[in-house]
Order: sequence, then C-alpha cells, then structure tokens
Amino acid sequence: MRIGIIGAGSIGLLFSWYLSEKHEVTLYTRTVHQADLINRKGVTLVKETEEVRKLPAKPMDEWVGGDDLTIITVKQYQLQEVLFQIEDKLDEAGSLLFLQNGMGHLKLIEKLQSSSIYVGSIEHGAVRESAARVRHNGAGAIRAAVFKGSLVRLEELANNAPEDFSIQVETDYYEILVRKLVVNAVINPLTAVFQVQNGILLANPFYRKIAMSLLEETLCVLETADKEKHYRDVVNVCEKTASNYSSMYADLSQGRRTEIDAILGFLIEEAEKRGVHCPYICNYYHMIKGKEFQGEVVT
Ligand SMILES: NC(=O)C1=CN([C@@H]2O[C@H](COP(=O)(O)OP(=O)(O)OC[C@H]3O[C@@H](n4cnc5c(N)ncnc54)[C@H](OP(=O)(O)O)[C@@H]3O)[C@@H](O)[C@H]2O)C=CC1
Ligand SMILES: CC(C)(CO)C(=O)C(=O)O
Repeated sequence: MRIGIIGAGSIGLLFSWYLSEKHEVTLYTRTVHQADLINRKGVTLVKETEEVRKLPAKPMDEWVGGDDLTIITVKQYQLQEVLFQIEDKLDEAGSLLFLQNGMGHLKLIEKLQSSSIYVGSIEHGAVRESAARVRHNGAGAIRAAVFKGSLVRLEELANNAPEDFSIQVETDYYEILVRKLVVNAVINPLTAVFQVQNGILLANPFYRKIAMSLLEETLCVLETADKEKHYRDVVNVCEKTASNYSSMYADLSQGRRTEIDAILGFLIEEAEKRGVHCPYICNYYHMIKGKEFQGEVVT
C-alpha cells in the first residue's frame, strides 16, 4: 500500500520506520531541511541496537495526496494548519488516519469531506533524538477504528503490519479514544505539575490520592459506567511506564506548548454541556495553561 505520513516528529519517524518494511512510505515534513536530511541519511530507529531505513521524504508544500492511506502524526494544536493544507486535495488523499492523544480533534475531522477517516491511539513511547533519528522507548498497543467510511485501508494496514508493531482494529472509535483520554487526563497534568515520573503517581500515597480524585471526576464528566476498567488502565500505564516522563512534563520541560486543550480542555467543554461541576479538572487545566503562559522550563 502507498502510505503518506504527515509530521516527522517522534511518532511520524517511528511509524515511517516500521511501516516501510512492508509498504511504500513517504514522509511529509514541515521543513525542506528535514526532508533533505531524511532523503540523504534515511531514518534511524534506536532500540537495543540501531538500524537505518531509507525512505523518501518531501516537504509538506509538495503534498498532493495520491497515497492510499495518509497518517497524520502532528500534535493536536498543529492539526488545524495541516487540515488547511490538505483540504483542497482530499479527493486525492485516499483514507486518513489520525493518531493524536486527546479528543479535541474530533470536532475538526468530522467536517472533512474525506470518504474514509480512521482514528487511533498509541501506547508506544517514542522520542525524536534528531531530525532523522528516533528512540523507541516502550512498545505497547496501537488501536484504531473507523470514524467514518469504509474499513478497507485500515484492515489492509493491520493485516500487513510488522510483527513487532501490530495494529489492532477495533469497532468503537469512541471507546478507544476515551480510554486513552482518561489515562492522559490523570497522568499527564499531575506528572507535569508535580514534576515526577509516571510511576511516582502510584508510589507516593499523597499523589495517588489526588490522582484518584482526578480520575473520579473525569469519569463523572464522561458519565462512564465501568469505573474499574479505567482505574486499571491508569494503574497499568503508571506501572508499565513507571520511569517515563509524560509527554506533558516533557513538553513543559522544553518550553513547548502542551496538548492540555485537547485533554482537560475537552473535558471542561463536555462538563459544561452536561452541567457537571469539575473543580479538579479546571484547576489542573489552569495550572498547565499558566505554566505554558510563563514559558516555564521545569527541570
Ligand atoms: N511520542 C509519543 O511517545 C506519543 C505521542 N502520541 C501522540 O502522537 C501525536 C504526535 O506526537 P509526537 O510525534 O510526539 O509529536 P512531535 O512534536 O514529536 O511531532 C510532531 C511533528 O509534526 C510536525 N508538523 C507540525 N506541523 C506540521 C505541518 N503543518 N506539516 C507537516 N509537519 C508538521 C512537526 O514538525 P517540526 O518538528 O518541524 O515542528 C513535528 O515533526 C500527539 O498527539 C501525541 O500526543 C501518543 C502516544 C505516544
Ligand atoms: C501513556 C502516557 C501517559 C505515557 O507517558 C502518554 O500517553 C503521554 O505521556 O502522553
């Protein structure tokens, strides 16, 4: 299958490296410089060892669609610009797969005139070390489902995924995104505010109490019945990624914008629609926005 990947950050490089084993992958970068570098050097994946794979890269200005599947791996707050860049050529774009954390993107993609749209969540950990080099920190599941249209390209992707990079096709896109949203709503803001690794949220009994209150309130906003399942998700992720720094902590550490609007911001909008009071969520939302505003670099 011909696959275009838009956004050559941590996830874009990770996906391009793995998927190029069995597919014709083209990576679309924001800058000409990064595309040139990848064309010259290939993409290096660092795990126990490191391996280079050659694949073509093009700057986004040269994107004309034409792939069977286009995977969009930019951050939530970069999506609007990408959609603006591709919306005129959606007829040519084939199916689209969005892999953002959070749920803020749903209201953007529901307006797209594309025949098939998929959304997914990623449990892998990846960090871009340089423009053409990515470190694969933790393997986990990739789940995706149809948001709109036909299943064909998603099934083709899942059936031809490398053994060590499997993709699970699910039936309920909302369930996939909500499960990841709950995990991110609890772990990301708390680790960023307390400046700790994910595992400390369980190990420190006081932080654990706060994490459970935030979880409780999140589930109340989402009117979720199966609380036990989400509790297990949060505990599992904290345990499996105990020594990792969450993406929100990492973003603030480097003075970057976070995806708080698509996570707690999304929950605040949901709470308003449903008339639910959510003081913890509002407080943590404003703490993270405040840190972004200060351009605070935490160590
Ligand atoms: N990294 C991880 O381990 C995980 C990430 N995710 C989710 O995956 C998504 C992507 O995250 P991640 O890869 O870490 O983010 P990164 O910031 O590493 O990558 C985003 C990339 O998108 C590029 N980009 C931005 N705007 C455009 C544009 N208009 N055209 C082309 N490229 C563009 C950026 O380019 P430039 O660098 O030039 O600015 C950057 O390379 C997020 O929603 C995140 O929450 C989910 C689970 C795990
Ligand atoms: C799963 C988790 C919390 C892992 O750190 C993550 O998705 C993130 O940091 O954004």
